[in-house]
Amino acid sequence: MNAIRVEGLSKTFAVKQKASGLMGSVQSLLKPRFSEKAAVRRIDLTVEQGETLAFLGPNGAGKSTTIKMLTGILHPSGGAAEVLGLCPWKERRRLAYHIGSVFGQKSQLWYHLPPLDSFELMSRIYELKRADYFSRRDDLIRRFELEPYLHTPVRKLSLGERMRCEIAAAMLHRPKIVFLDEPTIGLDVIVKQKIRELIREMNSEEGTTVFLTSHDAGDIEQLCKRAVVINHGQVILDEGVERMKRELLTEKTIRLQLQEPGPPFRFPGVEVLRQEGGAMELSVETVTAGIEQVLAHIVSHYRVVDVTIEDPPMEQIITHIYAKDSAVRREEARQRP
Ligand SMILES: Nc1ncnc2c1ncn2[C@@H]1O[C@H](COP(=O)(O)OP(=O)(O)OP(=O)(O)O)[C@@H](O)[C@H]1O
Repeated sequence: MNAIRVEGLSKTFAVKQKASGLMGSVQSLLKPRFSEKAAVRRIDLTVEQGETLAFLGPNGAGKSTTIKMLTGILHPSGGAAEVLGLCPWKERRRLAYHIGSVFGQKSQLWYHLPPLDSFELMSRIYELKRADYFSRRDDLIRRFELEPYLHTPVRKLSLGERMRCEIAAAMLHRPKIVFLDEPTIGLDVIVKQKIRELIREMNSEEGTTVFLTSHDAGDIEQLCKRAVVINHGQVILDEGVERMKRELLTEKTIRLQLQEPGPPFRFPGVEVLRQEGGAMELSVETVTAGIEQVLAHIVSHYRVVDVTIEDPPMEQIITHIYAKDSAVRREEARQRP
């Protein structure tokens, strides 16, 4: 059985138009005018049980709207979807027992309660058997290293501590699918890494299907096997992450702060964008120069105080996809008799 099956899924919002000023407010109150916003346009998608899918796109592409329809929060304007054999917006309550969701920008935990109390409440909502709940809870506390935060109100936790609690809470009822909307947003490198490891573990040990949106290419590379890219509500690419990495994620930027200025940087496949005093910015063509080799070269030649590695922005990846797509279409047209 497919974990998720989507056919022609669409969502159009009616957006109220309002002219500026007091007259505009009065007019929109008495005679409201609406315009249509097509957020998702006829998406087709199939996800197998146990798959790890990255659902990508720039801001406003329609990712959250799609997740909201797949979790039953929103009714679509058209099309059909089945999640674990259920229609999400018609059988939302039944589906809730089998899926988990984490929205990086919005907490699912009770803000004024400590995580332990949220876990307890959730165990009641999901009607978990007491013995199952205790063993699952304790296992998650151990894996996610939550012991020090269990009794602190969620509002007093750091973002990284809270996110670990959020993901643990979403996994409490052993969901078959987790929807993760920007689970690592705003986190530092170490916490991001920990969260990725935990999600990977859940996928490999429990076969949990992962449906992930992220602007962080690191999440995609390290967590997902397949990537679906949407833009303006339409799927523009559906392929393996390995291939995507080879063809689209071929450039990384390394920013360095050195203890003291060093010799001019030279390495095949690396372009020096800036080298001024102790600051250095490098663009790495990863097909030619492996990032590990470049870092090893840096560490052996310079005294590094701070280092960050950035992936190309999503907008740049989308531009590449369109460029590639139109090149393929031109080639097809050229070969047509
Ligand atoms: N409730 C709503 N009413 C009107 N328009 C909406 C509503 N929700 C979303 N939209 C619009 O639909 C489009 C898609 O929004 P959505 O939140 O799904 O994008 P997204 O890909 O998740 O973006 P981001 O990466 O910024 O979170 C946007 O243009 C947005 O303004």
